[in-house]
Amino acid sequence: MTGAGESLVNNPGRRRASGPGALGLVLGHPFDTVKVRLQTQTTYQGIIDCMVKTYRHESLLGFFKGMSFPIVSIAVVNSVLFGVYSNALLALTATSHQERRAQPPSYTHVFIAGCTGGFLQAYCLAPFDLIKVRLQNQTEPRAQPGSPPPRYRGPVHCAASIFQAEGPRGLFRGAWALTLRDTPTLGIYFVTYEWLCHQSTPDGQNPSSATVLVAGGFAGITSWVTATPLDVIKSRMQMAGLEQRAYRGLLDCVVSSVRQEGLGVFFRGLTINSARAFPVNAVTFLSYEYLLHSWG
Ligand SMILES: CN(C)C(=N)NCCC[C@H](N)C(=O)O
Repeated sequence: MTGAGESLVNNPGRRRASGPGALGLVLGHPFDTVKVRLQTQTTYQGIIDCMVKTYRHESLLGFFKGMSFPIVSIAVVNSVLFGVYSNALLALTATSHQERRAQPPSYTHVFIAGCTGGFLQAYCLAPFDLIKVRLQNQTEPRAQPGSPPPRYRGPVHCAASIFQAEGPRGLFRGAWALTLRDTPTLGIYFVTYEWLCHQSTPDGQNPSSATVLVAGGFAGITSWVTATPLDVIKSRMQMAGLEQRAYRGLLDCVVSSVRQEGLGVFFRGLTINSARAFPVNAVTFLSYEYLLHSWG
């Protein structure tokens, strides 16, 4: 691993960083499962209650439900996000990544490029995210003789069942809320990251690995804090039509959630998601910077 104070570009031998993104995802998935359950089910009293009940009924494996599609799709989704962001920034500023340290882009350009990346990645992410949320919400223990089987037998069966029942549009359930969640918050994500790197790096130099990790982690937290209200709505819309009530649209979901549970509903899962967001996004940005430098 690069020494904490070393600059990323000074370490040509350490440029393979595809693994950490997936590792971060695996380590962060149990937290994500608890977050999704807190947002969509009203049976839990809080984080600890959700963890204890999940462990008791489903064992440790319960926390890892729905993880396979995110693992398969993370490379594509992150490539779209970071690829569109980099290219949008290139188009807006006409400076390459190397030139950008000497001539930093304005935060308005960073924000617009981030929003563009967020908007386009939302459509790639939507079907994978829907299947993840549906599987994470299956609280049945692993198949035991005599016990009723869960509705979905796995990610492929889940995708096929939704496709059969609702056609291709069914796979995009909640996509509108996801787009509204990701477009502005990914602008915030990249602005926070660039701002924090700029604050702790001398002009014209590349940020150290430690700076990238800390800035990436805080960018993750800041963006998720702002994304949480629409994240709750998105998850509820993705679950609508199953055990939960069906909503007439996004606004109906907002209004009925607030009526039944108060304004606090918009902050469900915030604490556990922030704890997850720091390490996951720290390694995501470290991988991104390594890739940029290795491609030169
Ligand atoms: C607020 N949002 C939507 C984001 N910051 N998204 C980008 C980071 C995604 C990362 N895999 C994660 O799960 O945190």
